[in-house]
Amino acid sequence: MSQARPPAALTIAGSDSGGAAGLQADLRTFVTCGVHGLVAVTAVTVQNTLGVHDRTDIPANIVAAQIEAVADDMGLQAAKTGMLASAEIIHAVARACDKAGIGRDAEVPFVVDPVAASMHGHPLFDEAGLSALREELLPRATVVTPNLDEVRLLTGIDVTDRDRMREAAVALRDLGPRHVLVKSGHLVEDPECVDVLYDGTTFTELPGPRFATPHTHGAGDAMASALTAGLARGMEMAEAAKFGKWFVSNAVEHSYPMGAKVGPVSAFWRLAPEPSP
Ligand SMILES: Nc1ncnc2c1ncn2[C@@H]1O[C@H](COP(=O)(O)OP(=O)(O)OP(=O)(O)O)[C@@H](O)[C@H]1O
Ligand SMILES: Cc1ncc(COP(=O)(O)O)c(N)n1
Repeated sequence: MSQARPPAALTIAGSDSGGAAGLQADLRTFVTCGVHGLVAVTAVTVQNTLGVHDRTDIPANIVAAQIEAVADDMGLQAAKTGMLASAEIIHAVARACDKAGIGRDAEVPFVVDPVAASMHGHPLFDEAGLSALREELLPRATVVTPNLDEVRLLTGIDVTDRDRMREAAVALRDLGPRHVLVKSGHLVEDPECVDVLYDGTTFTELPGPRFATPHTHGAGDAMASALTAGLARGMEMAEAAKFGKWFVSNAVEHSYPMGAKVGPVSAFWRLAPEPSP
């Protein structure tokens, strides 16, 4: 017996062989949030809890073709980016998204997670990629979701407290996105973990506890993909951002050790009890 069609969301992202971040985190988050996941793979990384050891990028025309193929045939209600690997891939993604009706002022909302480096500090694109991100993707974004390192790269602002987060959100919005969500994970001196959403008029705080765990690999992807799932399900931006924060807070609380260094955040907390045969 066939079921009703679930909402669908597209991730345009790289593969993490460790399964903590990248498209693996996005697909896991989508399914646990009731959304069918579509994928345009941008790169394959050789990655574990120690870092990114090697990678190969997918040809830009194949990245664009994946976006067009799923948009044409299957339809989607939201899209997000993760690792985009190079300026050439960013140009191709921008063009493909325009064709597919994905973007700031288009039918399908576009969540741009400006992933610049892995949490181990390994760059996931270069200087040309940063300019392309700033010039081509931020003006197309319904929301951009930087961490504090990405805020510094994009605006030059060194965020040291919550007031500076608001200042950074204003500077980022001047680069063109409709909404800005500044993530607070790196503000380690703050006893809470309060992300900030800005729509050009109003700042909305997304409060949450700061959990004392070293295992936060994939937290950024989990936040942005839960927000994307919320949008795909028809939520307004502030509601989707709160949903994303709630999802990632639980994911960090239930994170687990695996490998020699930083373990993954969890999506297991959201799965139903094991089904009986
Ligand atoms: N220790 C923590 N406790 C609770 N929430 C956290 C913690 N660390 C990060 N978060 C939340 O996780 C999300 C990601 O935040 P962060 O600023 O670390 O982004 P990121 O650097 O892109 O993530 P990562 O590199 O870990 O994948 C945010 O919503 C943030 O509030
Ligand atoms: C393929 C891929 N995409 C994104 C990240 C960023 O995630 P994190 O900041 O948790 O390392 C990553 N490490 N690998």
